[in-house]
Amino acid sequence: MALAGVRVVELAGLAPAPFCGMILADFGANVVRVDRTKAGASMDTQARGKRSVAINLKTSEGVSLLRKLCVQSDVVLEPYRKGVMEKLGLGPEDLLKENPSLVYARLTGYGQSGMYATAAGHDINYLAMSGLLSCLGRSGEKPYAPLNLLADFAGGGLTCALGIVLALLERTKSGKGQIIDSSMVEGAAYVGSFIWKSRAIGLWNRPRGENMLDSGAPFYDTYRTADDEHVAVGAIEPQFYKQLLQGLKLDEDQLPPQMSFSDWPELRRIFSERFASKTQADWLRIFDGTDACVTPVLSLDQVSSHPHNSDRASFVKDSNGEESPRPAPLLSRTPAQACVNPGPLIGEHTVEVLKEYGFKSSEIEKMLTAGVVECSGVKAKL
Ligand SMILES: CCCCCCCCCCCC[C@H](C)C(=O)SCCNC(=O)CCNC(=O)[C@H](O)C(C)(C)COP(=O)(O)OP(=O)(O)OC[C@H]1O[C@@H](n2cnc3c(N)ncnc32)[C@H](O)[C@@H]1OP(=O)(O)O
Repeated sequence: MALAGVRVVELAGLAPAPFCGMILADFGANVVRVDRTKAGASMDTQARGKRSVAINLKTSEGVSLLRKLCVQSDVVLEPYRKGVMEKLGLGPEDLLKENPSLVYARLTGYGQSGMYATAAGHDINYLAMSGLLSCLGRSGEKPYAPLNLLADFAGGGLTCALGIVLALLERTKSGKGQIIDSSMVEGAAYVGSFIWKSRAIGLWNRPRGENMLDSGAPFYDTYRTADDEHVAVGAIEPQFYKQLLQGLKLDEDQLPPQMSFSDWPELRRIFSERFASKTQADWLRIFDGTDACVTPVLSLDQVSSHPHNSDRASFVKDSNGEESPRPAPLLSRTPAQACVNPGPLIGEHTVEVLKEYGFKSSEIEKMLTAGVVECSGVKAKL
């Protein structure tokens, strides 16, 4: 796999950093998640392919242990509030001094500087600060956050993974590591570059929810069908719009022009009435095989069995039978391989990993006894 041989230390966090670590693990990196001791069950739902070491970082021995792990690693990924790692003596200056080729990734909401740098926050706050949240929502309604996808995952975990891979690539030339300041506000804004850069062509001149791609246009929206399912319609270009009207059995000459903004509410009413007259399956029989850009709105339970997705095996099952998306994109020679085992228990691999990093059984025993580290689940032999 593409990242085989890359050693990553991921400090346990909420959603974005775990996703970043999972991407690296899916593509072959050896990812060790550092959990707290006495933590109970892990909340990490993105733990596929990782191992867990439980270390008490509130002890000096725990801090020096983590430092030793980082010195022998390629990447450290930390998800804490600005200043937390420095307070522990594990800031980038300290670690890069000992391991100049270390890639030190810091994934936060607001980045390492600025007036909000030390403030708590979550996806919705970061999205709001990126400017994008102001664009999301139906006409006349307040802004609406689309799950926690944009800041936590697209602008956060995924963008940070890109930064790590770029830094690793650059390191092959310079031999040097570097610090990655990954701010979810900036990552989300960057993902939204199209919005900024297409303002000049008038795509976003109208109020929220009244533009072409923000649910304003009737040819770019979802519609309820007779069986209470939905279809998604994305018939933007005139040649595709024509096919939409043909499928709906509407006569273009009897309708207002496609791009007449003031007629969009009336067009939407007509489309809604038509779509409500047949079931989703009826509409798919009509539109599948055309370029009308009409697709079913599939639930999470339906996606893997849709013939298109099942043909490509786009979803995978783990050993518990739980389904999730196969890692994307597909690399032809060195594709990712999602691990089928469920995520690790907290501290499940403490002994195994510490041995791998060169610690002697007696040293590990001492740390276990002192509560510096914990080992749970399957007891490894010392
Ligand atoms: C009713 C509740 C149910 C909860 C169910 C939860 C279900 C999951 C839901 C996921 C929701 C996802 C949401 C929508 C998100 O947006 S997640 C994104 C959150 N934001 C970020 O990640 C940005 C960067 N991080 C942060 O800003 C902050 O970490 C935070 C998220 C605001 C949390 O702040 P806070 O809890 O005060 O932690 P921090 O200031 O980071 O300090 C961490 C402290 O923990 C310590 N620590 C760390 N590892 C260890 C260890 N192994 N052993 C011992 N201690 C450890 C650190 O030393 C630090 O301690 P201290 O400096 O505070 O003394």
